Amino acid sequence: CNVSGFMPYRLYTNISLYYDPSLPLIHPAYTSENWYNNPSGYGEAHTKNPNSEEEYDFIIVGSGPAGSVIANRLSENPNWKILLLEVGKEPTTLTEIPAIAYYFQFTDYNWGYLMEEQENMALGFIDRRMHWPRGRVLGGSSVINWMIHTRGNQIDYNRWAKNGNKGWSYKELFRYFLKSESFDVKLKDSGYHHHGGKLNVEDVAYRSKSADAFVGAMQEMGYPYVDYNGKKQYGVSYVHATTKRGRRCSAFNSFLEPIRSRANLKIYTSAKVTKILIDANTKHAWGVKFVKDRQNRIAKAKKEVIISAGALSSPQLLMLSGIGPKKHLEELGIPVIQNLPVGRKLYDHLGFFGLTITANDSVTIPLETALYDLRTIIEYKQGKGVLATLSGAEALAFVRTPVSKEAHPFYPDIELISFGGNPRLDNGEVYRKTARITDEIYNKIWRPLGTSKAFIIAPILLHPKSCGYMKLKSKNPYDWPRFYGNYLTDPEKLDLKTFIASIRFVQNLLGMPSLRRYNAKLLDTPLPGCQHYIYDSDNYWECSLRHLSTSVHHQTTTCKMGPKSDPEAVVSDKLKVYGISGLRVADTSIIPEPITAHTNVPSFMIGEKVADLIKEDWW
Ligand SMILES: Cc1cc2nc3c(=O)[nH]c(=O)nc-3n(C[C@H](O)[C@H](O)[C@H](O)COP(=O)(O)OP(=O)(O)OC[C@H]3O[C@@H](n4cnc5c(N)ncnc54)[C@H](O)[C@@H]3O)c2cc1C
Repeated sequence: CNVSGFMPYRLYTNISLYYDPSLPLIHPAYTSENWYNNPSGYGEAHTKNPNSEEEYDFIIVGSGPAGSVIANRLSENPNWKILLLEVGKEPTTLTEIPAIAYYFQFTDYNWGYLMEEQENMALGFIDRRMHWPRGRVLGGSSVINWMIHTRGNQIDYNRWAKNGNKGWSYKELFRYFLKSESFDVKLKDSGYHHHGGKLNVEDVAYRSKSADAFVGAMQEMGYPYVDYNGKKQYGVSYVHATTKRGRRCSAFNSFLEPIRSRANLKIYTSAKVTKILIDANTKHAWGVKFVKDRQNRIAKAKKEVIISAGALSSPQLLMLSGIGPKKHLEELGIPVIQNLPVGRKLYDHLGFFGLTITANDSVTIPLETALYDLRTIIEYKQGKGVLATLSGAEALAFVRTPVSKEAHPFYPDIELISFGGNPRLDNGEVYRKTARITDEIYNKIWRPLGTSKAFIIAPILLHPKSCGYMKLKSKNPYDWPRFYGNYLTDPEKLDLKTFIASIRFVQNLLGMPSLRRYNAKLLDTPLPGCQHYIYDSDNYWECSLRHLSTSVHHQTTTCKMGPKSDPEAVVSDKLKVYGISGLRVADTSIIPEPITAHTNVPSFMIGEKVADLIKEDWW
């Protein structure tokens, strides 16, 4: 990717001044739906020239990993005219600094969505609403994410194929994972990687003592050190980072910036698509309606419209355009063009951030001091130092708890992430606010801790049985959709049991020499709201999970891929929307079931795959 060469000090210092309201990026009211509905540059649109229309071969909506790859690959053909529409703006080079990724959740690079309140969940968060950030910037969520690079487990993709999605087995997708990547991680399985793709993957130059202790302890427990993007995923590793010389590689600087001079590619930023234009008689998608510079505009597609607006916006756009559950659309007064279960299923990975480990030494990432230390900028320029850390995520392990009912003995149901800090790390300024942790809990649990002697091991539930859904609030494209996570609601309580088993796993891990060396202990301050349970009982942990688990932002399945016989399917294995010609959806919304991966790389892969499917049809 094209990472920037030099970062002016002036820009850097802006970050430490992020409360300054004069900075263009920072919006203190970032979680206000009203603000997002009427940010500057949008609002009421006028149709100045209703006849002004543009025509392209392909129109792509959304520039996340999938949309950017598609724009790049399709515009390789100089005879095709491509339009890429993105509602967000171009990112600043500050977004390339891995350690401050969290800060951009407080800017207009984030949609700022909140999940609807769920009974008995998110009890430790402000207004009991979970934050569901999504990128709203050229490059999508890859510009604000944590940069953890994971392909997923081969079993995930083989299952997609087994369930009727032809061409989606791991063996068939392997070349697409390879195509994007340029793998620079030192320990790697030979034959599983490629060097020379657009997306760089490397080790993180800085590691805290807590990460070393976690990796050591996992190995002492019998888990192998693995290349989790290679042959075997099961085991432990330091994170592989989607960075180059310590700077973020996003969809923007990997796939768009290098090709923006292509004459056949038009990129509109600050352009919000409000409707897919579909002929109600022929059911053919012939273009899109969008708002740019406060003007309603229309773009026509001679060949196809491709929706890559992400797992929360692609379904919204389909429903606004008359593709969705008939009853729901009729209730909102949207003329139904195709009755499909859009948004009916929504899977997500839930992470538990309530396992704080205290140590007798300084073991964390010294982020608080680093942010104000000029030396760290010099190090950053050299591609090393604290600013290269992935917002605290340093090492991970894929494990299987005894609760798992999976046939394969090495198919993980839990990922453990070692975070080299705790919400107090940056003096409680930003980290804790991304999760919306209440003052009561922060003051009781984390404020009394120093910044350097407590870190977190967070279990992530990889294959939730519970699933949520989403629907529209109204037919106004500027209204937030309504998101329902429905976490931990499966009738057999397998999700809860798996989480509790993972907590027991971490407790055993703390007995291993590498962690014992630091006298590592689980912080046992009773969580406000759970004091009435016996500390460390299963009931206590269930209560904690209901307070402090939160989304790790891997929403999927809202436009599910599946064969025609699958009543939940919205798109075919060619990613074509059932019943509509000239229309595909390509992003994480098509992922049919939860995967053993963070979803950034799978989204790049989906982009690569669909670009080839489109070329097969039209080249
Ligand atoms: C805070 C955070 C941390 C994460 N950390 C990781 C990680 O470490 N590793 C990992 O693998 N994954 C991570 N993820 C998930 C990963 O980034 C996403 O799954 C991935 O980016 C999804 O890609 P996408 O192509 O589906 O869409 P997105 O990245 O969501 O992009 C969709 C784009 O479409 C645009 N758009 C939406 N609606 C419209 C419209 N109407 N008109 C025009 N444009 C529109 C959006 O503004 C956005 O830019 C994280 C996500 C978040 C939010």
